[in-house]
Amino acid sequence: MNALSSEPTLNDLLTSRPPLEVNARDGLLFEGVPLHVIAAVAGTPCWITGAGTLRRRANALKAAFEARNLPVHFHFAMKSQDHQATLTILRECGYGVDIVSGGEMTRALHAGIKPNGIVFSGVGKSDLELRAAVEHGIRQINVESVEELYRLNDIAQACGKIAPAALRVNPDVDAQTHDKISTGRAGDKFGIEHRRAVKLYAEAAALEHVELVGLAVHLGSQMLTAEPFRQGYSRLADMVREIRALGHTVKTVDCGGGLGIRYQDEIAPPPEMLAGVIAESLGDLGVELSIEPGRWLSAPTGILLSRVIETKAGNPDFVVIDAAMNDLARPALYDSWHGILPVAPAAFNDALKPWDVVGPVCESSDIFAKDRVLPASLKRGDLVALLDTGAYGSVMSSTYNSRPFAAQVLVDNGRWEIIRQRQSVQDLIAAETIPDWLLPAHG
Ligand SMILES: Cc1ncc(COP(=O)(O)O)c(C=O)c1O
Ligand SMILES: N[C@@H](CCCC[NH3+])C(=O)O
Repeated sequence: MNALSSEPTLNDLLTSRPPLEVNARDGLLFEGVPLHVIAAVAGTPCWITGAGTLRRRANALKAAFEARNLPVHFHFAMKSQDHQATLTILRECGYGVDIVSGGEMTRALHAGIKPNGIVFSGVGKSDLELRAAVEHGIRQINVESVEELYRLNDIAQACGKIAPAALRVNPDVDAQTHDKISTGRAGDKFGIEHRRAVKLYAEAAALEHVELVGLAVHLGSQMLTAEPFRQGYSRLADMVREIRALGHTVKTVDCGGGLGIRYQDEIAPPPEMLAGVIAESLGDLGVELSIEPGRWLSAPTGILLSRVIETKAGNPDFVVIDAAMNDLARPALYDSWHGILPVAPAAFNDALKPWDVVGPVCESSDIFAKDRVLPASLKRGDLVALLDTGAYGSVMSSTYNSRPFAAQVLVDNGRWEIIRQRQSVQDLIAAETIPDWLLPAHG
């Protein structure tokens, strides 16, 4: 702990994140690459993804289930990080994807994910998106309403196909996480109310162009305790038994994502907890199981690298950095906490003081950290690294305040490359047109 606050120290942050290290010449390195080198070439702000870290986590998650002898399909929730390089790495680790839009389906197919490795969840799938899913023959469409089920049947009929579908159930379980990332409580917009789902499943068996393969659930995100998982999965297990008792087939259960990580000082459960709960709740049903992890895989693989534009003395003292809420929206949206480390070698031995770390966007909520204990010596031009920004980071960026999308870099155990060029303001302007009648030359 910090002498000046109850938050983790710089050293705590550093030592609990193994791909990060400091050396006396280069300061902070990520997977062996000095961050100051990346900043000099790619500029700031800049997203950095650690390929080695992603592979390690992907394999560790699989190992947790293998240790239980529990065969599971792994579908990465690509809404958390959707770069082609990320998808390629995970494909090579044997992962499919969970998608929420036609755009994500196109990205996944482009990265070589086979249709059989794609599951489509989402509360508002357009006709076009459903048609594309049916035409491509993806593994499973998780239907979120009665209306969607009948619409899917019509669309599949028009395509001359039979669509494999699961009912996404809203089990009315409180995921005990942030209100804005809870998805499985009664009244949340996601899924079909569990009391209606069994009856609907039976009704849907009569549909000619939908094959109901099973049930799906996703309770929420950044979940840190076993109990809500247990409640949600036991509810699903009961439903599977009821549906079977009515004479219908249930082949698959999709357990969703939600496993949380340590951002600050949370006690985050290991993936073995999730494997254990799934094994105990659903392991003896003889169904094909799948999970849809996003954050657990991708959050710790990411850094947002930023440069100090100015320090502003006052009460409080501000550090204004060149990343902002348009880049990383999570602190402004959910008051989320991200570790911040200096990059310069000397900074790790400096005296410390509290700073408010803010971005340049014209919103009072453009604050990354309040009273954050960082080197007192921070000054214009210094680099800082915002940690655990690999999930729901770059994918949630906007161009608010005409701030173009930041560059992206992949580091891979000593190697690195720019994997998305920084967008320019000219790119933004080029996508806009002015109607003729607004131009002075107009008739
Ligand atoms: C249907 C579905 N599956 C999986 C996920 C991934 O969640 P997480 O990133 O918390 O693992 C989400 C996002 O919350 C989701 O909506
Ligand atoms: N965007 C949220 C997670 C939402 C998960 C999708 N349902 C976050 O950054 O924590």
